[in-house]
Amino acid sequence: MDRILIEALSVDTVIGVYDWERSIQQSLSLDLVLATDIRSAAATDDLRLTLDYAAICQRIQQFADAHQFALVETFAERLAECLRTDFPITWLRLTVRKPGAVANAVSVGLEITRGNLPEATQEISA
Ligand SMILES: Nc1nc2c(c(=O)[nH]1)N=C([C@H](O)[C@@H](O)CO)CN2
Repeated sequence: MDRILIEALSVDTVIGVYDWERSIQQSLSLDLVLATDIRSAAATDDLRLTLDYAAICQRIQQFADAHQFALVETFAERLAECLRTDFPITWLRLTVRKPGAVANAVSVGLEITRGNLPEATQEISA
């Protein structure tokens, strides 16, 4: 299965468990791997037949503007649901980093995978 990549997308949002975090915007850095078959788009040179990474990035910032979660876990889970609802994504890996959140770490965060890959590609998904 082919994969569309989005690397180090910076999005601003209200996120955090502490009181001081509830009244400021902070930046999250997102990496996404989106499984799709690009062959029909490549054969026809037609954007409508693939995942439009620009539209996906725009949707992610809209999502970040519309929510104020405490945990990066909630942000990641709900964003994955949102993208899989709005775009024909059968499988995705989403990494969410919160730069500067912990002293002496460049960033902290998490990685989730959601959805199913076709059987032939499952063993190389890690
Ligand atoms: N597993 C998590 N641990 C922590 C989170 C989180 O979202 N998931 N958040 C915080 C605070 O908001 C922190 O980022 C502020 O520096 C602490 N731990």
